[in-house]
Amino acid sequence: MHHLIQIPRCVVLARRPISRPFLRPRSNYLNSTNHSSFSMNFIRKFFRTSTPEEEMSAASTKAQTIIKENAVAVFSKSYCPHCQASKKLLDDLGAKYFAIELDEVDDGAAIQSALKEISGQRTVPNIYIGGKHIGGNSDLQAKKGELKSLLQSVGAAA
Ligand SMILES: N[C@@H](CCC(=O)N[C@@H](CS)C(=O)NCC(=O)O)C(=O)O
Repeated sequence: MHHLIQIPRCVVLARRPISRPFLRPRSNYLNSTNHSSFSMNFIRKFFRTSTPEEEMSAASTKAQTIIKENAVAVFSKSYCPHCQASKKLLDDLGAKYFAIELDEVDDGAAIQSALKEISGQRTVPNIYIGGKHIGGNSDLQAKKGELKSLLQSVGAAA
């Protein structure tokens, strides 16, 4: 009967890899900080601390920074034909410009509202050259004759 209680070698070997990986993730989970950053992200997502006023203020600051830090700033929407016409005119003149597509960023609606406060204009494109409000596409097209030298004067074209 001796052979009946013998555990086959393959069973002994198979047991080790099964039990070890099982213990490793559990102890890593308890010791690591991964679970705490996951919890913090969860809390941040579901208990947002910023108010609508704070979001508007941040959007206003962002819009003003974009206007100040770029020789040419175009607040645009990716599907807007007027915006495409403005960007094409600037491209044709070889201008360097910063464009933000308000329909593609999370704070786009807030930035659009902030622009209404800043310039009185809510539609896109909303164009600034050298920090000055130009207006929309029709305003930019109307400046065609003087646009190249205006772009050169702010360092946006050679
Ligand atoms: N006359 C304006 C027309 C601009 C316009 O109508 N833009 C549309 C988008 S194509 C707009 O801003 N619609 C309101 C919105 O998207 O919130 C111009 O030349 O820029």
